[in-house]
Amino acid sequence: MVSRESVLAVLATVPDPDGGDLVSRERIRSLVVKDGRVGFALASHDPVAMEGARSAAEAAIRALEGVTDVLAAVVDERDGTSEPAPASRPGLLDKARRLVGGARSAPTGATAPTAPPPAAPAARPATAHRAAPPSGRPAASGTAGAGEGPDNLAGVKRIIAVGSGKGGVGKSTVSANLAVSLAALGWRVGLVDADIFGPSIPLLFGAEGYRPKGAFIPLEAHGVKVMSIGFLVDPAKAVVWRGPMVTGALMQLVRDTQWGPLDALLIDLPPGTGDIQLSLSQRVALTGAVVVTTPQDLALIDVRKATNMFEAVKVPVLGMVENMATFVCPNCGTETDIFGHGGGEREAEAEGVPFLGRIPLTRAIRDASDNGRPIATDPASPEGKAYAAIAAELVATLAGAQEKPFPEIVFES
Ligand SMILES: Nc1ncnc2c1ncn2[C@@H]1O[C@H](COP(=O)(O)OP(=O)(O)OP(=O)(O)O)[C@@H](O)[C@H]1O
Repeated sequence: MVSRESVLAVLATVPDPDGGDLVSRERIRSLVVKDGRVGFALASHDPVAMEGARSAAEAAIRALEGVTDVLAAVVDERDGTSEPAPASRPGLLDKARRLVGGARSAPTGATAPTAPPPAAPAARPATAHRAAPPSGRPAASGTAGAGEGPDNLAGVKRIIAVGSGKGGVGKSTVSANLAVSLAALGWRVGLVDADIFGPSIPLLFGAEGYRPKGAFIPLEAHGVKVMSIGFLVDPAKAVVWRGPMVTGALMQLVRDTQWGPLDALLIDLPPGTGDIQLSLSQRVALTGAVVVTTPQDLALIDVRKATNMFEAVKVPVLGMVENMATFVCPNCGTETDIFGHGGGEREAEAEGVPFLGRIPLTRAIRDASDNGRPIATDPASPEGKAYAAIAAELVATLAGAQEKPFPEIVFES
């Protein structure tokens, strides 16, 4: 059985770039040890210099008996928004005790789940332990209700990240259609395309040439307010940016866009579980995350990393969406399970997160996406109905989560 102490003991043998070791330098944040899985973040004012220590720490923990999975990431503390300075920070064990003992901060007001508007489906109890209101993690900066958040996020009720462990699973397509379907339920919805290296939201909304004038004014299309890094930066130039620069740009995109009042702001994260995803998840007060996967084993291994990452930073996973579940032949209508069957649902069950639904692999989805009109704009189509069902499930999960007390985090000792 892996314990927190054994993990900390190993981390105390990993050299810190500034001398000493990672524990004595108080680098460790959000350490979670559960069922052989270990997740933690390393705080640094120089994330690039920290990379070597991060991979050494991961390798050292992976070698520990009983460890089945490990995820370490570096969080950028240069702007001083993530945590207090080391000198004023209480010891790690005290922090862990505070987390376990339930001394959790209230969810940040404007992003906490609240009852859905009348048009939304009725609430049902949240089924999964992770689908609960956010708490217990440091108040993220730059978000409404966090004390220092910008005014233009003050009216945003929920911020939901859409992530995937692996690229190409259809995360952006799901984000776009989910946003359109939530808007069709009567919600005021915003969508941020945070995929700096491959922004696809402009294409999905038929807005590739859109350039906001002066202030960050979002594009409005299909009932959704859309802002993409692709409206502001040439992806060919952004590709050479270092991680902290990317995170800074994305934070600006979220904070400075003139959203106005929203019931939900969706953030289409870059694929994967690296530093950018982790930093964003920590620095934006997320209500929760939706994780997209395809049913094949390769994607399912990576989706586990995504749920672990969100768990490590105490962002509740609101649910999993299985994309490209079955292929429907446009000629004969025959259904084929190209990527296997039911993998997403089984994984959701194994991970203890709600399964929000599955989307088939169809030509209509691809064509609609390429034509700048997400298929969810046609709610009578089979695909539109599938997205609408997922949106309804998400709203119900959010409403149910509001009623459920936050679960205890049990650290093994
Ligand atoms: N259910 C689906 N049926 C048919 N085509 C789909 C479906 N979902 C996504 N696609 C297509 O697959 C391609 C990749 O989708 P998308 O860009 O949404 O993936 P992603 O996970 O966001 O990718 P990236 O990792 O590059 O950000 C696109 O051409 C999209 O139209």
